[in-house]
Amino acid sequence: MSTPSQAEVRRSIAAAGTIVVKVGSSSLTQPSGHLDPAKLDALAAALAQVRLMGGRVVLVSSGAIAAGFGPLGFDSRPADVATQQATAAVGQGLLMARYETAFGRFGIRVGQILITAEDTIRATQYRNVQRTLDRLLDLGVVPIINENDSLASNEIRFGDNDRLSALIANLVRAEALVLLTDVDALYTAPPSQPGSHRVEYVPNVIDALGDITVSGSGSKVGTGGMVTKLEAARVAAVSGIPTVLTCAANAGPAMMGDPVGTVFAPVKARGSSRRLWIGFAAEPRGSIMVDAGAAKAIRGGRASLLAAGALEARGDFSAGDPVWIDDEAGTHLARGLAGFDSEEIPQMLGRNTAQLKRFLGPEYAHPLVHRDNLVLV
Ligand SMILES: Nc1ncnc2c1ncn2[C@@H]1O[C@H](COP(=O)(O)OP(=O)(O)O)[C@@H](O)[C@H]1O
Ligand SMILES: N[C@@H](CCC(=O)OP(=O)(O)O)C(=O)O
Repeated sequence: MSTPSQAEVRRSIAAAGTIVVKVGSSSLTQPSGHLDPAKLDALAAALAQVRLMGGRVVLVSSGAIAAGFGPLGFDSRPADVATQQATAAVGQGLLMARYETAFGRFGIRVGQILITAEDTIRATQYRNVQRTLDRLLDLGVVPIINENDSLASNEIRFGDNDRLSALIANLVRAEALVLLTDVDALYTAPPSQPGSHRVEYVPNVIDALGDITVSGSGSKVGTGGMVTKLEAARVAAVSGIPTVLTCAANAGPAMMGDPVGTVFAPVKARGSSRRLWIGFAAEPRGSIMVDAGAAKAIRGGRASLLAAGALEARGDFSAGDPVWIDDEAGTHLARGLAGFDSEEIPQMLGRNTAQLKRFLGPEYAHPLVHRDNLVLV
């Protein structure tokens, strides 16, 4: 794929029929960290313009914890997970009530979807989320998505919504991803550092990462900082989706293709959305080590991982969980969804399909990781 010019990428964003917009906590809050209704109203107005012109708009909104801690009587965002989860349970409802009113002024309905990394990596759940989002968009609704903070397990939560937004863009086959934050663009170094300057265009986010210094969140409420935003832009780019990153006040101009913020060109033509989801959705729960023959077959692409070529399963995982597939040196070859629980695998190791059927039964005569559920890394 040849690299498009900045103007071409901006034009493609302006022409996008389906657009995913992610807004961070820092863009929806006052300096104290409390939710700022005026900022939320301004964002809803900008998105409503796109929706009313026929665009399909998905909003990935953070802000549940920001919306919840004030009403619960806390002075600042809680630090421990249990209180954050309880605060999000209170704040999410308040946040949605604000959005309902804000979009309602334009006659637009909103629908809430809360997602955990855990329940979206399974094929059935993935299709379920996809079908619901497609239907909501067909109905003209603006889906508003957040991580299901109250239920997310600490080990595999997204934590920030940046990566989640890129996965959603992939899932709804969006033509543009818009990341709204509290800085107007990506800078060559954190904006507080003297001499840092705005990056207008990133033709290849994978190559560009080495030239830019990024740090975590600069605000009291944001989570991932620029690190997770670049990761989101990378996931979008390899999904064939352009990204624009800017501040919430620039949302309208950014979606119109005006020269604000930073744009990231897609680096690949669109791939299968489900495979990308497997590749990026969640941290693997364990690994399966394979012998040299299986490693070669996996590296060649299009091969399932058979028990005959597997040497060891590490970690505690269930069928359907993401796992690494490693060679004997421990190098990651691929990520995939395990076909069996980790405790079932030791008895299967090294056995061919006929042996699995004879000794363990026909339900074991299947790949440890099917090729449709496997992505090379
Ligand atoms: N190279 C960089 N360019 C721009 N911002 C950066 C950079 N490195 C770190 N940052 C910080 O990232 C912050 C945005 O991330 P974050 O606070 O997590 O926002 P959000 O709540 O929108 O997700 C900015 O306020 C800025 O301080
Ligand atoms: N899901 C959390 C988002 C956490 C968060 O702060 O994310 P972000 O502001 O996008 O870095 C919430 O709604 O409060």
